[in-house]
Amino acid sequence: MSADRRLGIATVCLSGTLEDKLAAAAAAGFDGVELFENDLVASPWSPERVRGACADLGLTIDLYQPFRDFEAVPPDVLARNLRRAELKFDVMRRLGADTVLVCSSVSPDTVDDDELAAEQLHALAARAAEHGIRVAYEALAWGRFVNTYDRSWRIVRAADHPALGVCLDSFHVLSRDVDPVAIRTIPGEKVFFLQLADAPRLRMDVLQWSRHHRLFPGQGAFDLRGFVGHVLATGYSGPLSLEVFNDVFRQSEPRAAAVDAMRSLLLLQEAPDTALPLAGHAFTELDVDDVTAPRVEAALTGLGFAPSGRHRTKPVRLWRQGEARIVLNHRDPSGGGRVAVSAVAVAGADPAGSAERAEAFLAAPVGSAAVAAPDGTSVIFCRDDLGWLADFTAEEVGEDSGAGLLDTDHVGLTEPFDRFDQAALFYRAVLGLEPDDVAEFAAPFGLVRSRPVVDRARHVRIALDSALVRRGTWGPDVREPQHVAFRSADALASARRMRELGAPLLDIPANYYDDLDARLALPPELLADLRELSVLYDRDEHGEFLHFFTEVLGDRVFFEVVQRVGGYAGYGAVNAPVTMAAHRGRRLAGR
Ligand SMILES: O=C(O)c1ccc(O)c(O)c1
Ligand SMILES: [Mg+2]
Repeated sequence: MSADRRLGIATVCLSGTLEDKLAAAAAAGFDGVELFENDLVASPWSPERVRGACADLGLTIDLYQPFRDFEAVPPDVLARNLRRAELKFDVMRRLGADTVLVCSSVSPDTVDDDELAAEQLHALAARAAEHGIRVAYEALAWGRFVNTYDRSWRIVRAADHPALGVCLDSFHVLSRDVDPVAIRTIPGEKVFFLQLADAPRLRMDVLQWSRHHRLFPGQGAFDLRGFVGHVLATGYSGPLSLEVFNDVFRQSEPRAAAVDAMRSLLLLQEAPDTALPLAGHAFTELDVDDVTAPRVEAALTGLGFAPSGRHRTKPVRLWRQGEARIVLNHRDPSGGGRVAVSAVAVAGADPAGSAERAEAFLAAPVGSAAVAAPDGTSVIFCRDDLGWLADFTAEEVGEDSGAGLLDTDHVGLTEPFDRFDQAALFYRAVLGLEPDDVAEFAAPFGLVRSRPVVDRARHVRIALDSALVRRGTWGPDVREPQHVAFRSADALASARRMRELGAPLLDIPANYYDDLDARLALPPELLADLRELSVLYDRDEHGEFLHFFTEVLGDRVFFEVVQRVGGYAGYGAVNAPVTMAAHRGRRLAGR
């Protein structure tokens, strides 16, 4: 894809007044906007003033939209519709906009007659042409009769007017079971506009799906890359423009949302698999304070970690077991009982290159080779040769306590509910991680959605969780939990040893094991061991998963130990409600 292609965004994607939306679009580097009519109607600015503001911001108005319910109607309705169109053409002249979007009709006045639709759209295009305006006809997926792109194209072809073309919207095409490959048969000069939106796969009414659940490309389940490939193969040379109706984005701070939007288009234009390979988790950094540090250190000791170095310039200590590393940062000694994951450090062959890529994807730099994730966590890029250890003075490490941890399996982060989709896109763009399937489960304090992101080699995994709706505040004493999961080759042996070492492990209720027995009929000895050691279990078609947890340290962080047997690729989401309930009232360092 060409890097100099114009990028646009529909004002409907962003929150605020028209003024807020235009400022946010410009600040994020967009070249143009689709002006959504409602935004203009509600604006105190005249069309001339909007035109001037856009020009000042370096934005063009690439599309005026939408014009609805025009075609295939009786003569008296047509006359009214043409009058309506003339008045809009005048507004467009004042705006300096030269393309109008006409959605396929949903009106009860419309009849099922493509010939009539073509004839009336021809008439509309002829009027538009007199004003130097082009008409882009878009098949809404819920259009009364015209609801597929191929049908809209047949009508446009039959209408045969140079000022009439199609608007292709990825949502309307990909939400329907019509093969998008025939887009390639449309001549590029007849594709007047391209609107892009992703969406999760949902089984629901398509209008509701479109109006509430669209996402920026890369956040959902659609093959946007393939879709854009088809459209560009026609020779289409107009902008890539986002049109995302989304309940959350509608109320999100528009400047941050516009940056996410831009990131999605940058990622879409990038060739696949260009992220630099990652070797694994280098370390995870936790912020601790005077209250929590002793408790976290005691927990790490119980898990078999040993202190192995102090940072030469910062109040930071490194704890290690095998290739599993935790860095405790005492930056705020009087934190008030706080523990939080402050940084996820990944190892790779070219940290500077990774940081450069992250910044190209609009991630805010933090220091030299680190960027800030949307939730404020730092992502640090380290060399995989452990050269960064030179920043630490070595501490005498005692004998290995035999708890069996190998390395870090994943880091679990809970995102604020209105930042969840952005977080997945961030890690996708910045680290080249790919989202796994979404899991949803009913946790004690609300529905939780879980979407891990992982690199192709499965060296770096980040498990993103979020409440499905704004998190309730009545009960939970574990807020927005975060965890670090370490890998063991033998979870039962690790659990046994860690109990001897005094690790603050989480007890799992007997009911869980009764149910496990009923569901999976595990060998009795295995079930007895799991029960005795409070180890949870899951399996899928690839393998098995054994895992157990510490209690919560501070008000949100806990540790997990996992054993993956065979190719088990998940995170034991089925067990999450049980652990979440067990964590209730089980904090070690209360506030
Ligand atoms: O939901 C709608 O009405 C609507 C309007 C304009 C569009 O381009 C679209 O895709 C949907
Ligand atoms: Mg559209």
